[in-house]
Amino acid sequence: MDKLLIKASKPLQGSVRISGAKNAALPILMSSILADTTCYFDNVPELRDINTSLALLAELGADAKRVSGHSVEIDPSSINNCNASYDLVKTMRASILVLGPLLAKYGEANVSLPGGCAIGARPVNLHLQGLEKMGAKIDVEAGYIRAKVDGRLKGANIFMDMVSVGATENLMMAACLADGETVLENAAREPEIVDLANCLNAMGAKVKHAGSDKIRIQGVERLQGCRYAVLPDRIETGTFLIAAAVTGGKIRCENAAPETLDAVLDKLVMAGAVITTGDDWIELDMQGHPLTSVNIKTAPHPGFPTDMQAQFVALNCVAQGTGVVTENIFENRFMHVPELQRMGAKIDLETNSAVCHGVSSLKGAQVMATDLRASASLVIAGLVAEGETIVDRIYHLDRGYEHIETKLNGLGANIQRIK
Ligand SMILES: CC(=O)N[C@H]1[C@@H](OP(=O)(O)OP(=O)(O)OC[C@H]2O[C@@H](n3ccc(=O)[nH]c3=O)[C@H](O)[C@@H]2O)O[C@H](CO)[C@@H](O)[C@@H]1O
Ligand SMILES: C=C(OP(=O)(O)O)C(=O)O
Repeated sequence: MDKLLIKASKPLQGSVRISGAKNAALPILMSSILADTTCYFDNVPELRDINTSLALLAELGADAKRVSGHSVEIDPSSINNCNASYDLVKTMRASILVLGPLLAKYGEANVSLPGGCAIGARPVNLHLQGLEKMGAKIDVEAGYIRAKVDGRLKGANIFMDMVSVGATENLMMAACLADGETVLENAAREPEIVDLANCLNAMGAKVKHAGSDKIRIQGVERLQGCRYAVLPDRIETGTFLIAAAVTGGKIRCENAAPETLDAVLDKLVMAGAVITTGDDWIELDMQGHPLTSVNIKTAPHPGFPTDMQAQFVALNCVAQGTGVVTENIFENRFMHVPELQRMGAKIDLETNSAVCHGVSSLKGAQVMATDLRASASLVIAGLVAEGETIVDRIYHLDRGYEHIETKLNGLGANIQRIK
């Protein structure tokens, strides 16, 4: 199993190209199921989750392939199977996003339940209740969601009693081919939802007000393939900015989307960074500025993203003062804390808050990656720890960060992938 060997880094310097967003690319790939003809997607990151999605679409019968580095071509016209098997679904929760499109286009879907995972139980009740409201009959048996509808799904008014990114995406995709209008209330407002809506509209869908908490979708009979480029990854961007901040460096993220990162950039400024932005770039300068702890409370967009929580815990570990990080989205998303403690971090866990007391230095250690963003926080800590840090189980990182060690080394880090 691959590991990362990280040596203490000098201040990061230079520029790094941000990849397409994993969390936008995944639903966008799944949306191709709805189209009659070939979809061409650009700025698709090279990630394990993207390969899993292509394998899943191929299992359904689509002709799904990467045609060059960041471009993917999916011809859905050969789909002849509506079963998403446990073997693929268990490796990637976003597989649940085939449910809405398969049901809307083919009238049936059998999708393995994704199960619990490291960061929390992550139930799918909102996805199922919304589809039932649109006329689907759903049974959950033997670990599979078995969904059917006679004819087309029917447009419906759906109020989701929690804000869910995945449920909003699944229901928005299903509603595109439903008969009549669907209104999604208390919808998630993440930039990735807007990106998916833009892609669906490029296929001929009629989705309005994505990015607000009330999305209106007028169903159409057919959708066609399109060409669409995925939004830049705001979480990858934020992760690199923090890596530069903790090393006291100065970096520029190119091909970024600053407008998607307001909450994160505000916290970086509070931590002492000088941030400058342009249309598609963000520069962070931490040279000569002391790093100060920040308080964080995660919340649905436009609040502070849970996917940046672990990285800010790492920042607080080496900042001046005490910062309290409160996780409000997932019930078990502090698995990085014991690993950071092994590196000398002073953190007290109090229910859903991590109280981080900054220390002047961390010590390199052998640590275990437990989930995607927890892994990123260990890499950040490794950059500033004395000596060597070995991060084990980095398959989590490869799920969501494209060539992370190559990109960080391009900024002056010293990271090796070892067996
Ligand atoms: C591929 C992708 O885009 N993943 C992102 C997506 O995950 P995902 O879409 O799975 O996360 P959700 O927004 O659905 O989850 C938010 C909260 O709602 C709960 N919930 C969700 C659905 C449901 O039917 N019932 C229910 O109770 C979840 O357990 C969680 O506590 O949004 C999360 C929250 O921003 C991010 O951390 C993930 O990176
Ligand atoms: C939790 C994440 O992803 P997923 O929903 O794919 O598990 C993440 O991107 O941080």
